[in-house]
Amino acid sequence: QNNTYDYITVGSGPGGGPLAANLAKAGQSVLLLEAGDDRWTALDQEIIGWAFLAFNHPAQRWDYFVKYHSDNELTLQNEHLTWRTTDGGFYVGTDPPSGAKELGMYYPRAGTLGGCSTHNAGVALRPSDSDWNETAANMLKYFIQLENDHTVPKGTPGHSFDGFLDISPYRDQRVGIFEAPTHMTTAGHRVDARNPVIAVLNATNSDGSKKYPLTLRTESYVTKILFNTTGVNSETPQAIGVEFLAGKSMFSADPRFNASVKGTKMQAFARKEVIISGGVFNSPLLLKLSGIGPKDELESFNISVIVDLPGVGSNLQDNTESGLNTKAALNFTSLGPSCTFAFPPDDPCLTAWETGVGDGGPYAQAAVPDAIMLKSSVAALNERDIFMWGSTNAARGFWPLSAESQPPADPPNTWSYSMVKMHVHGKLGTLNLTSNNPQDMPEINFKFYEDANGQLDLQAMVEGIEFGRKVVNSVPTPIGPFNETSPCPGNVPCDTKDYILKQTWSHHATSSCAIGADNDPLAVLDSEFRVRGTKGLRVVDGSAFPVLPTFMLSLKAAGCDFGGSR
Ligand SMILES: Cc1cc2nc3c(=O)[nH]c(=O)nc-3n(C[C@H](O)[C@H](O)[C@H](O)COP(=O)(O)OP(=O)(O)OC[C@H]3O[C@@H](n4cnc5c(N)ncnc54)[C@H](O)[C@@H]3O)c2cc1C
Repeated sequence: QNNTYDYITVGSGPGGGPLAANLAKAGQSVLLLEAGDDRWTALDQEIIGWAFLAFNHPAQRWDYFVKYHSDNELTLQNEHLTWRTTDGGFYVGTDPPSGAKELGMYYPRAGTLGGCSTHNAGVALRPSDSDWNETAANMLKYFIQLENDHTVPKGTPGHSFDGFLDISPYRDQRVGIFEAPTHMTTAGHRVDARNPVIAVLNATNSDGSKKYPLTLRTESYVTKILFNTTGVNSETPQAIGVEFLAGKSMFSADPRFNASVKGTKMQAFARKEVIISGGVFNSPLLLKLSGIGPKDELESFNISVIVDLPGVGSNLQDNTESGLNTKAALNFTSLGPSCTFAFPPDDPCLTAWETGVGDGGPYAQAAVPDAIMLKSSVAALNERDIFMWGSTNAARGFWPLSAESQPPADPPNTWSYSMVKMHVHGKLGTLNLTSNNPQDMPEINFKFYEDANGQLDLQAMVEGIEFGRKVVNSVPTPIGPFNETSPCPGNVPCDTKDYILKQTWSHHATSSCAIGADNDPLAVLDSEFRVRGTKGLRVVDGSAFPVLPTFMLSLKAAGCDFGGSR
C-alpha cells in the first residue's frame, strides 16, 4: 500500500523535524506530516533579528490566546489582554470597545515547516543536566552531536563540529554576563528544524536518485491517531496510523482559517510507530481527540476512551516573563547603518547581510545579543534560574499585530531588561478541550503563581527586576540617571510583585505530556517517550521538554548514538 511507512511523524518543529530526517537517514521509510507549508527562503525566517516579522506573518503564525490566572479579575488588568472587536479585528488593552469579546493573552506559535524554530529568537542555552532526571541516558552526548560549535578550536574535546545546529558563541551554565549563544551560522543565517528535513529530502545518490526514504507532506493537519484495538494483544492499543485533513489552514489558530473550506480527509499507516511532535499545545490536543487523556473530560465530549491518562494536558508550565523599563538621560544612537527591519530593496543592512561585507552588518547579529544569567534566592537545585537581556526596545509581552493594534513607538532613550524565569517551580497549567472538533482550539490556563511553588517564581522575578534597577542606578551621568517607566513609574517605590503578577507574559511552554516515573499518576510518557498504555506511539517535542532539549530529545528518539548527524 503506498500510504504505509515504517514511521509517521506529526509536526516538523525541533521535535519532529530532526527526528524524521534522522530516521530516514537510518534507512527507515518516514512520512512527515506538517500542518503548515514551507516558506522556503523567507527572509523573515532566515534573519534572526527579523523574528518579530516572522512570528507575526499570516502565512505562518498560529494565534493562540491563553489565560495566566484562574481569577479573571487579574487577567482583566493585563495591559496586553487581547479582544476580538465586532468588525473582526483585534483590540489590545484594558478598555475594550463595546461588544468586543475577550480572547486572552496572545501566545505566538508557528504552523510552518520547522515549527517555532523558524521564528524564535534563536537563543541556544545548554540545558542543565537536572532537566534530564527522568530520562535514563546521559543527554550531554546528544547536545554534543547536535552542535556545530563555533566557540572553541576544532578538535576541542567535549564539543562537536559537524552537527546540524550551528551554535555560537558559548555554551555552559555559568552565572554572569555573556554574549548569548544563538542557533545561526557565523554569517548570521538562522539554522532551524527545517534544515535537516530539507537536507535529507534533497540528498541524492550518484545516479541522481533520492538517497533517503523521507516523504514530506505539508498542508496536512492530523486530526486523529488510529489504533488497532482488536486481536491477540487488544488489551494494549497499538497506534497504526493517522487521519488528516489535506488542505491549507485547516486549524482555527491559523489566521487564514475558513470553516467553510473543508479539506480532504485522508489516512496514512505506520508499520512501526506513530510519533507525535505537534508542540506543547497540539500534541496533548491530538492525544485527547484520539482518546488518550483524562476519562471524564473525553467522555464529556463523546470521545471514546482508548487509554485513561489523566496527565495529558496537565502539568503545563512555562518560563514566566516580565521586564524593567526605563528611560536614560541621553538618547541611544546607532553607530552602524540605519536598518529598516522590513523588506525595502534598498536597506543597507540587508545588503551587508547578503554580501557578508562588514561581518554581515547588524542583521548578522543575534536577536538577543547579551545574556545576563543569575541565580535567585529561590533557585531550584541551586542552579541559575534568571535569564535577562538589555535592549533599547521596551520589554513587553506579545500581541497580534494589525492595523489597529501596534506597539507604541519606543523613545530613543528607552532602556529595558527583559527577564525569563527558568526552572520554574509552578506546574499548575492545564490544556482542556473545548469540543471534539479537531479544528477547534483548546482552552489553556497556565495558572501562574497560584500555589506556594508559583510564589517562588514570583519572588525570583522580583529579584531579577531589583538586579536590573541596581545596574541602571549605578550608571553615572551623562547616560544616567535612569527614569523607571515600569514597574514603578518615576522611580517612586511601588509593589513590583503585584506588577509582575498582573503583567506577566510567557512563550516557552512545556511539559503538557510529561515524562514521568512508573509510579507518577500524571506521567504521560516513559523515559523513551512512549505514551503509557499504548504500543507504537511516542511524543517527542516541547510537550515533554523545552526547545534545545527538544532538539536533543529528537536525536535520542531517533537512536542517534553515532557521531555528527548533519
Ligand atoms: C516567539 C518565540 C520565541 C522563542 N524564542 C526561543 C529562543 O530564543 N530559544 C529557545 O530555546 N526557545 C524559544 N522559543 C521556544 C521554542 O521555539 C519552542 O519551544 C520549540 O520550537 C518547540 O518545538 P516543538 O517541536 O515542540 O514544537 P513547534 O516548534 O511548535 O512545532 C510543532 C509543529 O507541528 C505542527 N503541527 C502541530 N499540530 C499538528 C497536527 N495536528 N498535524 C500536523 N502538524 C502539526 C506545527 O505546524 C509546527 O510546525 C520561542 C518560541 C516563540 C513562540
